[in-house]
Amino acid sequence: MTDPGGRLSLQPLPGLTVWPGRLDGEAQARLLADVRRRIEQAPFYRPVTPGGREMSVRMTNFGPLGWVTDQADGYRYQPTHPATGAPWPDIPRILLELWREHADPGRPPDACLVNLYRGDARMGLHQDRDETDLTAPVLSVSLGDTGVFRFAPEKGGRSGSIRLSSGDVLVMAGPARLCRHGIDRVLAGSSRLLADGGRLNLTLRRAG
Ligand SMILES: O=C(O)CCC(=O)C(=O)O
Ligand SMILES: [Fe+2]
Repeated sequence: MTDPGGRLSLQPLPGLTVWPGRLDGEAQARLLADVRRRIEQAPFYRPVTPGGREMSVRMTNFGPLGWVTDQADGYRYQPTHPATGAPWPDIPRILLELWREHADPGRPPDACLVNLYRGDARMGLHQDRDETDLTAPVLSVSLGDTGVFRFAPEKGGRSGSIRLSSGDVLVMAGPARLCRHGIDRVLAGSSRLLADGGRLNLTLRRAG
């Protein structure tokens, strides 16, 4: 499919749209520099599930609210970094522009979760449902090594998978807002964008 901007997109489920290569190499490098600057203030940490298990993905956040989890208080959004206590850095402008174009210009995001997948890190099938308004879309950008993204309809049915490469943008909206999804694995060495390898995923949401 092509969108009004003439851009190629794929729709593996109704409401689940991917724009392959939406960010070119130069835009990816600029976004990565924006991310690196913010990570100096808000370092990655290892989240712990409500069940007490360390997640394999490392996380940090940008924006007024950040998604966090620990054993004591479970999944939630909060305005400060759990290790440093500092407010999260702001959301890079290039991400806000992608949101305006591909998600919902009338309802800006207030949270950007940053996931870092290194080695065998993966993310099990889940729904994004910790947000107050579950009708606002979710938009994510992939940087670095390719991730194998698994998706399935909200209420059962067969799952499928697609590869998300560096620069790809994905939106879950409407009938796919609550689709089940996760990252089966990351293909090591598939990109040279991150000097130390691995995959970064930046997810914009309207949380509060
Ligand atoms: O890394 C990804 O592409 C998906 C991340 C995700 O689903 C999440 O953080 O909720
Ligand atoms: Fe998710």
